[in-house]
Amino acid sequence: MSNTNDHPMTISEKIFSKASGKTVKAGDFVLANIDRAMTHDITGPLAVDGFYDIMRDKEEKKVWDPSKIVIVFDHQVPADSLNASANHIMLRKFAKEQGILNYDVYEGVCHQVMPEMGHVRPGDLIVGSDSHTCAYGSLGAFSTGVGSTDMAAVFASGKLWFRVPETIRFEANGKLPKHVYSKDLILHMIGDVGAEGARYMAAEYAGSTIEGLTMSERMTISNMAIEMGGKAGIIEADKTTEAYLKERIPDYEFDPYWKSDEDAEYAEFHDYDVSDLEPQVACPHNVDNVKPVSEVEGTKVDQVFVGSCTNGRFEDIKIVAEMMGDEPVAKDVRLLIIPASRTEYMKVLRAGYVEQFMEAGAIVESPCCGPCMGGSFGLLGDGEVGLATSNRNFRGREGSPESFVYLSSPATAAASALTGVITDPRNI
Ligand SMILES: CC(C)[C@H](C(=O)O)[C@@H](O)C(=O)O
Ligand code: SF4
Repeated sequence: MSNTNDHPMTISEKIFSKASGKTVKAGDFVLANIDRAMTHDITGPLAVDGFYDIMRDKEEKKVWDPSKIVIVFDHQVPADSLNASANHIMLRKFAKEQGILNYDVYEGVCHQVMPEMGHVRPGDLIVGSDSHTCAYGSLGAFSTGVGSTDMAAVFASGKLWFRVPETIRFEANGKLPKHVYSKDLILHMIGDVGAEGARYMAAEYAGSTIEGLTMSERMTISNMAIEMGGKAGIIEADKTTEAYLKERIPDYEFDPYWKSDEDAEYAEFHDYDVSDLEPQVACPHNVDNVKPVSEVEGTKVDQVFVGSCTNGRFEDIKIVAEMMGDEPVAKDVRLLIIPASRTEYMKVLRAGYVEQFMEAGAIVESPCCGPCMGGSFGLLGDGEVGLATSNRNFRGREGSPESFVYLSSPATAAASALTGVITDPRNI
C-alpha cells in the first residue's frame, strides 16, 4: 500500500482508510471491509443464529468469504457440559457446510491460535467476538472485539461500521529491571489511566522498551488494552514482527507504511520510564486497582493460575520453571499451569517442564481458557484467594463471588507459588 494521505495519520486512520476505500480521520464514521473474523465456542452459536436470521429470505445462505473466517474452540474444552458439546456440534456443522476453518477442542485459546497460525498481518482490520481480540494489535493490526450480532452481520456481508477512534499514545522507555516484565508495565499503565482511561480509543504502545520486547511480551501488552477501555492496542510492526510472521506466512512481506506518521494527531500522550518499575499486582476486585508488589506481599494465596491468552505462552511458563527450579509448590497451594495453545504446550513438554511441574506438585492442563473466566474447571471457592497471570479480576471472575483474584506476571506468580503468599520475585 503506498502512502496517499492528505493529512498525517495514525496507524488506525491508515487501516480504516484502506478498509473503507477513502481517506479518513478520527471521528469519521465508516463502513469498513473486514480482513479476518474470528469467533469461538461461546459467542459463535449466537452469531450463527444471527447469520441465518439475516439470510432467512435468501435461497443461498453462504457467508461472504469462508476463507476469512476462523472458528476456535477454547472456552469450554474439552466439552465440560452437554450445553458445551451441543455448541461444538453446531459450530462444527456450520464450519463444514460453509467451508470455514475450525480449530477444534485441542488447538488452544483463540488469541494465541490466531497469530500463531498466521491469521494476523500488519495493516489488517480484524474483528472477533471476544473482548481480547485487541491482542492482535501486537502485530500492527487494528483488531477489536464485537458482539455476536455484529459478527452475524460480518458473516453475511464482510463489512461493519465503525467510528474511527482517536489514538492514545503510551511511550515507555528504558530497560525493564530484572524480574520485571511487560505484564508489570501494562498493569502499571492500566493503574495509571484507569479501567476507562482509553475508552473507545486506539491505544498505541511505543518507545524503546516496547521495541525491545519479544512478540510474546508484546501480545501481553496489546491483550490488556481492553482493560483500559481501549478499542484496540497497537504496536507498530518491526523486525521482530517480521521475523515472527515470516515463520508463519511464507509470502509475508514487510510494509513500512503500517505505522503512525510522525506528526499524526493524538488525543493523549503518556510517558513512562521503566528503569525503576517494581513488579505490579492488580488487587481485588478491579483491574485498575494496581499496587507495587511490596504493598501486598505476604497475602496468603490458595491457588496460582499460570495461563490464559495474556500470559500462557512458552516464554511465560519458562519464567515459572526457571524461578521454581527443583523446589516444590508451597503446602496448601494449588499451582495450575495451562499453556495457551498446543504449540506452546509442545514447547513446554519438550523443555522438560511438564515433568518438573508435576514433580513440584503442580498440574499442567491441556490448552484452554481454564479458570480465567470462571468456566470449565479450577474455580475458586468462597473466601479463597487466587493469583493469576490472566487479565481480569472482577468479583466472581474466577469462580465464587466471595473469592478474591490478584493479577500478576508469571514471575510473581511463580515466586508466590513457592512461598504460599504473594511474593516479590526479586526476593527469591
Ligand atoms: C466469553 C467471552 C465473551 C469473553 C470475552 O469476550 O472477553 C471471555 O473471553 C472473557 O475473557 O471474559
Ligand atoms: S483466556 Fe481468558 S481472557 Fe483469554 S479469551 Fe479465554 S476467557 Fe477470555
